[in-house]
Amino acid sequence: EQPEAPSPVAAPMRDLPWGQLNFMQTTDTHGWHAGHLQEAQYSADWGDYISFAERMREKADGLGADVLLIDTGDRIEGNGLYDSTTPKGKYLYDIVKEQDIDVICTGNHELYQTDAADREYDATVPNFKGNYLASNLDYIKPKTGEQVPMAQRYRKFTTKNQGIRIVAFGFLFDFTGNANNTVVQPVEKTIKEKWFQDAIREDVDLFVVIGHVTLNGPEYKAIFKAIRSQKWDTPIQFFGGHSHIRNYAKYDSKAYGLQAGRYMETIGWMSIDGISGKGKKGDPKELASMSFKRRYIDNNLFGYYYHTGLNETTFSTEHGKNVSKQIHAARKAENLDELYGCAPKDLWLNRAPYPSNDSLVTWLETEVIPVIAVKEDRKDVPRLALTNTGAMRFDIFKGAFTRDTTYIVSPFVSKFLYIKEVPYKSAKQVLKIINSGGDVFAFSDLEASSLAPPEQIAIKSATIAPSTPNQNSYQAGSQSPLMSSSSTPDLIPGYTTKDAAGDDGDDTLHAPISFYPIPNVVQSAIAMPAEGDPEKVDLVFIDFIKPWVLLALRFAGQIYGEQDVETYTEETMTERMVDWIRENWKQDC
Ligand SMILES: O=c1ccn([C@@H]2O[C@H](COP(=O)(O)O)[C@@H](O)[C@H]2O)c(=O)[nH]1
Repeated sequence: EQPEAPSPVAAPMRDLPWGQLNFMQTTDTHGWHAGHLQEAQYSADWGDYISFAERMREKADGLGADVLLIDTGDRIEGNGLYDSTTPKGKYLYDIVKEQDIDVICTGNHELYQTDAADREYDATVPNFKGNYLASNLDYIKPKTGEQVPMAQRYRKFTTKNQGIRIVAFGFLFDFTGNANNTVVQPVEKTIKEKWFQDAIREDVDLFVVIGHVTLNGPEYKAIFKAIRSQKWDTPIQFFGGHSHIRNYAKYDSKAYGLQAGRYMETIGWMSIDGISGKGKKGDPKELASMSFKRRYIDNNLFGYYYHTGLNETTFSTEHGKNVSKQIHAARKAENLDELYGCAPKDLWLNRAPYPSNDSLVTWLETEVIPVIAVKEDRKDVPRLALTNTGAMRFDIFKGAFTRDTTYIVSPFVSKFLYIKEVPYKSAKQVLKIINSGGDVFAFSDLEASSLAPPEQIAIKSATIAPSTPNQNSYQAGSQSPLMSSSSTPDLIPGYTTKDAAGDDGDDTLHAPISFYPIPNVVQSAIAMPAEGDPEKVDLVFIDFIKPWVLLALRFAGQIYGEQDVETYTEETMTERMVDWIRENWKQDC
C-alpha cells in the first residue's frame, strides 16, 4: 500500500470458497491504482493486488486448481494518477500492465476522448496481447482511416492445472458516446456475425463472457440466448461492469454473472466446481452438481493477509512491492498531494439526501456553480446554469482537498456552453423535462438517466441504513474470523450486498450505509431580478448535456440547433471548481 494510506481495518471475515476454476475480477478502477488514501477499508494498491494474485496462484498450484484474472474496463478517468498528467495516463498504462490479466476488455471511458482511444490501441492492447478482447469494437487508424478490430474478437485457451478448455469474449455495452475514432457495434448485430456463430459452436468446457456491460442489461441476455441456442448445457461465466456496483446474476443453473464494484474498492472472486477439464466429457453426476460461488473482497491488506494465510512479512512479492514503489514515484512526480483547500465537512454524492447540507450536489448547485458559471461580459444577464450530476464522481471527505481529490471528484474536461436569450418560460422547463426523463427521450438515443452517476443505474430508490458508527471511529488491528453479527457490534460502515445469491457475498461484515437517489441534472438560477421573472435568460450548461438540453428545449416549444450554442467559459468546470475551493476553503487542515 502507499505510505500515506491509512492502516487497514479490523473486521469479521468470510472465507473465500475455492473451486477447480477460480477468478479474480477488477472493473471500473478509473485510475484508483494507488488505492484509497482516505479510506482504510480500500487502501491496498495495484502492487498489493499483484502480490495477492501471485500468492493466490501459488496456492492454486498447490491445490491443482486454476486462478484467472479478469478486468472489464474503465481503467481510466477518475483519479489524479491518470487525469493529472500530460498526456493523460503518462504512468498509468505502465502500472496497469504489470498485473497478469488473462482476459481484459474496453470500457466506455477508454473511448470518450480520441486520444484515450488512441492510447488504448497503442498501449493497452499490445500490453495484453492475446488477452485483450474486443468482440464488438473497432478502431479507426488515424493515418489511413482504416477500420480495424480494436483487438482480437475472442480467445480460445486451456487452463494450466485443470486443463479446462475455454472460449472467451470481450464486449462493450451498446455505447453511443464514443469519439469518432472508434466504432461500437451493437451486441445484437455482433452475435449474428459468422466469427461469433462459429465460436459458440466450439467444443469447450466453459464460455467466459467478459464485458463492460451490466449483468441484467439486454446485451448479456442476448449473448446468453445466442450461446444457449447452440450449447444448451455448457457452463457460461459472465463478468460485468459499468454500473459501479457489486452484483451477481443467475441466467440458468450453469450460467452466472459477477460484477466487482468500482474504484479498486472490490476484487470480485468467483469459483466454479464440478466442471469437466482436460477435454474429458465429465462425469454426468458431477456435472449435474456443478457449483458457482462468489465473494466481494474488500481491497485492503488485512483481507489479503487473511485470505492468503500470510502476514506483513511474508505476503508481498518483490514484483508487487516494486509496483507500489512505481505508483508512489508517479504520485510524487505529479505532486498529487498538493493541498488546494480544507473541506469543512464530508460532502456525500449519494450517501446524504438531496437536497441537504451534507449533499455534494447541493453544495455544487448552491455554492459553487453560482460563482463559477460566469462570463465576464454577460455577468449581469439573468441565467439558468445546468450540470449533470454524473459530472461528479465521488464524495469529498472533511480535511485535505488535494490535486488528486480534484480528479477523483470531477475528472471530466467539460466546459460551460450557452444559448443566448432563451425565453424564460421555456428555459425554466428544461430542468424538469430532463429530470423526469419521460416520453421526450423515449424515442431518442438519449437516456436522461445516464446523466446521473452510474451507481444509480441499478439502484432506484433510497436505502436508509439504521444509524451507523462514525466512519472516523475505525480501529486499526487484525481482522478476526467471521462471528455472528450480535457478537460484533462495532462493524464499520461499508457494503452489505444483496444479490441473486443472497446477502453473504461480502468478504467483510459491514454495518450498512445509506444511499439516496439524486436528480439527473441540477440548476442554479443566477443574477435573477429581485422581483418577478425575467423575460429572457442565458441558458448555460455543461457541454456533456448539450443533446439533452436541445431536445428538452424543443419539447418546451423552442427550436434551437448547434449553430445557436456558444462557448460560455474557456476553462473546464473542474478548473473553475478548483479556483472556488482555493478561494473559499481554508489552507490549514
Ligand atoms: O464527459 C463525461 C463523461 C461521462 N460523464 C458521466 O459519467 C457517466 C458514465 O460513467 P461510467 O463510469 O462509465 O459508468 C455518464 O453516464 C455521465 O453521467 C460525464 O458527466 N461527463
